Amino acid sequence: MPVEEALERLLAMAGSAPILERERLPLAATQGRVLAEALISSLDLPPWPNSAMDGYALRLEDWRGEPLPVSQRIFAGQAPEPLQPGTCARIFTGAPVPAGADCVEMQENAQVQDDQRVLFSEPLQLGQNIRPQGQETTVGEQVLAAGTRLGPIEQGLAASLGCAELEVVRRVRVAVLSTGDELVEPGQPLGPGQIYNSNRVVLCSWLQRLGCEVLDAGILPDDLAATRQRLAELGEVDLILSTGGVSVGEADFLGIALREEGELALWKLAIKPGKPLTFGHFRGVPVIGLPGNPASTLVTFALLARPYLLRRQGVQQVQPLSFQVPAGFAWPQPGNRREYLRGRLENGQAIIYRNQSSGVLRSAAWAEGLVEVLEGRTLVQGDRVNFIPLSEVLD
Ligand SMILES: Nc1nc2c(c(=O)[nH]1)N[C@H]1C(S)=C(S)[C@@H](COP(=O)(O)OP(=O)(O)OC[C@H]3O[C@@H](n4cnc5c(N)ncnc54)[C@H](O)[C@@H]3O)O[C@H]1N2
Ligand code: MOO
Ligand SMILES: [Mg+2]
Repeated sequence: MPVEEALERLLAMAGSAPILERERLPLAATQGRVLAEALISSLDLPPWPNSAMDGYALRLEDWRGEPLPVSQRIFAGQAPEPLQPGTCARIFTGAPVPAGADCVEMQENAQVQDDQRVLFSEPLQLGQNIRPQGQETTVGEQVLAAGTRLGPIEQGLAASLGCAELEVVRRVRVAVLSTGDELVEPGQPLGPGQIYNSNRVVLCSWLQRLGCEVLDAGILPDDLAATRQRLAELGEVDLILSTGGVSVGEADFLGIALREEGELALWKLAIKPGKPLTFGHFRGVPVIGLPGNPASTLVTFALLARPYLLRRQGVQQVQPLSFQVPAGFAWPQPGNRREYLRGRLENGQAIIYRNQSSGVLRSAAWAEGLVEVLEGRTLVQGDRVNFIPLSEVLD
């Protein structure tokens, strides 16, 4: 199955799942969460015209080349009197422009005379240095759509509108399972044939960054009965996310368990690394089985599981941004799977890590992004390739 089709199916699966409940959270706790309802402005922003400069507010008509007396001083946080005709007001950045004034001149272009009257040296224009009421937003306007993911900028916008709390989609509950008899947790001694479990922490950290509630279900032995039992025991979760045990080996049981007690929607994807990516349902609970090789886990999580989780929360734009760059390497052998090479940008060209084995996680630690090589493609140096920055998929 081509990558696009698998993604479409996963997104359809996410879109047809029951809508997640919403919860109301203090603004500061909404980082990485998704808005459950549109954010509508209850204010004009700014609420009143204010000065963009430290200087003098005046009515343009009153300026005839004769110095003007200063009738009031207005600081940010004060409520000014209407401007007396024939005068100017001393004003500071962010202070409300008094009624009757229609321009502000910055103090660098003003001379205060001995009698404290002010002379302006440059031509003045109507509205200059005034930030009009409602220039950013007006009452009733939609500022953020439902389904927007909240980060520092969106939180700041909500704060500027006075929102102390926001209505967000509840966290997606994800059970993380690491399958493999060879796995040992870091901190334990390593026996013969054993390796440390790295996928567990990769997924748990990543899911947390994505705003998910993580149920770490530990290591699952390579055994069909144990697999069935553990999947059945996971309780109320929105997604079971596992690594390993999805290929064709005699110790790969996840696909079998799904076939027997649910439904297997995909198995064998035209992606490298990540071919045995599996998804389906186990007794009605969605399951995404990522391949166990650490770079395969990473690539399939970034490109398929992450979009699924975002769409599950109602996010429309789930695809990472990417851009075209010239390849700084050659690719003489066309592949029958779409490859995602761990690469970097150097002098405006994409270069790739020396070892692209799907078992080498270090390739991704070295990399700044994934370099996409389409199936059936060969490349000569200088051909354009798509580059997906890792920063686009890590949050
Ligand atoms: N005859 C075939 N063999 C394999 C095929 C195939 O098409 N025909 N596909 C290969 C590809 S491609 C991949 S990818 C792997 C995926 O296999 P599984 O998802 O079943 O994963 P495992 O066999 O359980 O493990 C693969 C590899 O990754 C290591 N691993 C697993 N979990 C972890 C973990 N949590 N932390 C660190 N490393 C982990 C595991 O020890 C294996 O080395 O199948 C190929 N085989
Ligand atoms: O898809 Mo596998 O990750 O190529 O080794
Ligand atoms: Mg296997």
